[in-house]
Amino acid sequence: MTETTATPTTPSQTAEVPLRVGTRASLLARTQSEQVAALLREALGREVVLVEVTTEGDISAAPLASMGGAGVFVSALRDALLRGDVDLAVHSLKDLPTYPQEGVTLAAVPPREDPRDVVVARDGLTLGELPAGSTVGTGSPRRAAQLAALGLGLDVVDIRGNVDTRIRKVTSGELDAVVLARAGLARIGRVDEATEVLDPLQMLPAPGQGALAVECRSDEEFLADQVRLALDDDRTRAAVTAERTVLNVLEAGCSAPVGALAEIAEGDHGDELWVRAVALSYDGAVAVRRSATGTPDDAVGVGQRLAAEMLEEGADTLISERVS
Ligand SMILES: NCc1[nH]cc(CCC(=O)O)c1CC(=O)O
Repeated sequence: MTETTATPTTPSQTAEVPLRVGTRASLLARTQSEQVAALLREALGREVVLVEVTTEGDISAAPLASMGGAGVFVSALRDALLRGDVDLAVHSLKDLPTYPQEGVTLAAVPPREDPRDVVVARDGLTLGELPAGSTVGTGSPRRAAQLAALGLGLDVVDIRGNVDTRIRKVTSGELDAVVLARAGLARIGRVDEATEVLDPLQMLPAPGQGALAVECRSDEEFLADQVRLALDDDRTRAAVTAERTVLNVLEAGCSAPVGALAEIAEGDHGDELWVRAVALSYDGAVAVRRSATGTPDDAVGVGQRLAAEMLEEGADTLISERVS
């Protein structure tokens, strides 16, 4: 085993008691948390249990924006962590606000799944094959704006609910299609139901999409080290750092019509980080699209330069002009 820099000082850090991993209760959340738990059992050789934490976002069917955005999914888990009810919390990284939370450390960002969005449409159709006027469900302003920008005459319908509920709207005939994260479908073993994987040229994913975040309390340095060594992936961390920096500099949240995707390619002089981002008006009529490159260890700098160019083109005005 790799050496760690701190020593165990609290009961949660010793192998005698099970490590408690806090998770939301949805199928997707439990599945991805269980995958993290399994890797930790293997790496740490200790018992790891899941603890379900119910969040306001799971109980209420109210629009997410009225509950303070998707951050509601995150804050209940963080509260459980800070109370000491759990030792770790697993989140979908794209649901995390870009500003840090006092007392909470991002211990690990595991290797990312395919970050792209997919379509689940009736009769195996792609977006381009759906006739004008077809209904496409999404609750995401980023997806809605990019769908509108395609100019296919699709009718975007605002929906909510977990992955299962959203797919059922297509199988029941209520909607012609929905757009979802490929990673979510893959994690619950239903990726075969996607009828099209959307090219990032047409649909840039949300910053952090397809990645997980494993958090612990900031004072648990030993545990943070162990978890980082067991799970963290440098390249994924660099990519999501660049993407989230764009969001941060644009002063946008996870419900803004902003997409960003960072990819790492091997160049002649080591790894290269390539970041693309888009900010759109809510109706998709206007878009600011830019890319930037740099090195993975300058992920923050690359994200900042990219966002600065987008601001010069008026990206902040576009995403602030929601009429509702
Ligand atoms: N907004 C909810 C959410 N948060 C994370 C995922 C999927 C998994 C991921 O992106 O890591 C989803 C569902 C979706 O967007 O289809």
